[in-house]
Order: sequence, then structure tokens, then C-alpha cells
Amino acid sequence: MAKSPTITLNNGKLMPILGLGTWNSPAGEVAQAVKDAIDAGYRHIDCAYVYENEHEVGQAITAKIAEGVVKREDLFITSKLWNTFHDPKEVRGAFEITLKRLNLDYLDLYLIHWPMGYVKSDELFPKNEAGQHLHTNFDLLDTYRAMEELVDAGLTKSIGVSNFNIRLVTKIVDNSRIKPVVNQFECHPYLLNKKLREHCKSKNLVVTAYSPLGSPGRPYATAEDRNILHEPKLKAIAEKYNKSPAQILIRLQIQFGNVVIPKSVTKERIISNIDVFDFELTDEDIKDLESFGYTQRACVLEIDGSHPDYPFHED
Ligand SMILES: NC(=O)C1=CN([C@@H]2O[C@H](COP(=O)(O)OP(=O)(O)OC[C@H]3O[C@@H](n4cnc5c(N)ncnc54)[C@H](OP(=O)(O)O)[C@@H]3O)[C@@H](O)[C@H]2O)C=CC1
Ligand SMILES: O=C1CO[C@H](CO)[C@@H](O)[C@@H]1O
Repeated sequence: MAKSPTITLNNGKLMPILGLGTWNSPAGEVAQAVKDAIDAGYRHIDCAYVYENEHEVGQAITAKIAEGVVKREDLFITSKLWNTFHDPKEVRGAFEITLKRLNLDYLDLYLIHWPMGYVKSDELFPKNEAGQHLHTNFDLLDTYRAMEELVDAGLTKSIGVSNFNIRLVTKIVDNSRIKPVVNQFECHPYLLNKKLREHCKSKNLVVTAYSPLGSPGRPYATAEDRNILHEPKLKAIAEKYNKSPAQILIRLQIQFGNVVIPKSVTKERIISNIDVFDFELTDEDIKDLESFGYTQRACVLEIDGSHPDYPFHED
């Protein structure tokens, strides 16, 4: 059984460098995927309120603990504060919903999912009649301070951010009492995000790379959009190591020094995606993987482009 090494966070806690993503893991399949992952050696699961499947993820975790396969303290469970809960008064309640759905009594890591807030609503994406998202403008520092209180209360071991750009990372790190340990953002050969990675490192944040395979299952925005897994240079490197293209992309993130969270609900892929600790890419391979010369972002949320904290107008 493959096992993921850990990385030490800036608060001394350990985080497994490979985890299972759960976005778009459907009801009826996600619990089995989490069970298969734990059996395959995964100890880190990436969740979110907005994925609407935390209840089933929780059932799988509970079952594996009851079977004696793992103990709670062996696992690293991440979740994220959804955009409709940026009001500092809403943070604790949103966290408690997630904790209850996951059937846990603490989280290992809780992230602000996006810098853009939406009004509180039963809808995940509240919109006006023109179809625009109903934004809020709470100062992110105030939202973050409510996250700090979750650490004070022993409800989460660590806190962090997601989809924050250089300016926003700096704002939080330089003004916080409890430092963020992680910035989770998109990273793969079509979106290398080198400056942001370097900035996070300089501020002692670990990077968690999401969509490490380029999120190939999603409907593409345009007909020209590409699937990284089909890149000829990637296929050639995979053949050289007798590995799959997905394994090479996952290994690339590990060699960048990132944590990486590929998603799959397919048992064979779940098993093979963690089988990436018995080979090493050369500097030449890495250069090749950085040289596709094509940019494509899977998670854009373009509709929020007018929000003052929308992250993707800057590095
Ligand atoms: N913080 C944020 O804003 C975001 C966080 N995330 C997190 O990151 C995780 C991963 O990102 P995600 O966008 O899901 O995309 P990934 O890049 O992980 O790709 C997932 C897709 O790849 C397929 N796949 C998985 N393994 C293989 C393989 N070995 N060979 C071929 N295809 C494979 C999966 O199919 P199948 O399942 O059918 O096997 C699925 O369609 C998310 O699930 C989520 O937890 C993602 C986006 C945004
Ligand atoms: O993590 C993510 C995936 O799901 C969300 C939407 O449904 C995205 O906004 C987000 O980035």
C-alpha cells in the first residue's frame, strides 16, 4: 500500500502531501471513493461546504474509523468556508454545519474558499434578476479573524486561504494573529502560477495545488480548450517511467514542493494516483512539463470579475 509523506506546516502540524479531491464526486459514489482512498493509503481528504457531499464523505470516514482501519488522528481533513458566509458572524455557524456533516469534532484545516463574498442565502450562488452574483464586501481580515476564533476554540487545528492572490496573501499574513498555513489554488502545466507559489513560500505558506490534472472531466468553456493528459511531451515522459500521464502531473506538483489533491471516484485511478513515491522526475523532465506554452484556467468564476477582491486580475 502506497503512503504519502507529510510536510510540516508553519505551526508545526504535519500535512500529508497527497490527498483526495472531492469536488464533483457524486452522491452515491463519493463515500465509496473515500473508503477506497483510505484503503489505498490516503490520509488526507479535501472537502468543501459547496461540494454538497460532505455528509457522505463523513459517512465513509466514520465507517473506516469504526472498522479500525484508521484513527481520527491519522487523518487530515480540510474543508472550506463558502462565499455566502463571509460575514464574521456567520463563520462559526457555517463551520459547525460542515463539522456536523462530516461527523467530526474537529477539522485539521479550514480555508476561506474564495476572496469574494456573497450575501447569505439558501442558494450557493445567490443572483439578482440580471443573473449577477449578489456580492458582499466584508473586509477579509474580519472574516479571517472569525476563522482565528475557531482555532482558539479547538475546532480546527489550522486555518488558511484558497484562491488568494499575492496582494491578498500578504494582507492576511501581515495582519493576522494566527498565521494561515496554506493557500490552495490551481496549479498544473497550463497554469504554473510560479510567482504566487514563490510568494507563498516566502511567507511560509504551503501551496496546495488543486486541479492538478487540469480538471479534465469538466465541460470546457470553448471548443479550443485542451486536455493536458493528451500532451505528447507528457505522454513521452510517462512512457519513460512506465507511469501514467496523471501520475507524472501529480509527481510534478510534489517536486514543486506542493501538496496535491487529485480527485477521482474510480478505484483504479485512486490507487494509481497515490503510487507516485517510487520515482523522481529529472530537471530536464520538469523543464519539458513547464514548456507547453499554453495557458488554461479550469476555475475562473469570471462572473465575479467585478468584485474588488476577485483574485485573477493580478498575480
Ligand atoms: N479551492 C478551490 O477553489 C478548488 C479546489 N479543488 C479541489 O481540488 C480537487 C482536484 O481538482 P479537480 O478540479 O477535481 O480536478 P483534477 O485535476 O483532480 O481532475 C479530476 C478529473 O480527472 C479524472 N482523473 C482522476 N485520476 C485520473 C487518472 N489517473 N487518469 C485519468 N483521469 C483521471 C477524474 O475522473 P474520475 O473521477 O471519473 O476518475 C476527474 O474527471 C477537487 O476535487 C477539489 O477537492 C478544485 C477546484 C477548485
Ligand atoms: O472548489 C471549487 C469547486 O466548486 C466550486 C463551484 O461549484 C468552485 O467555485 C470552487 O472553486
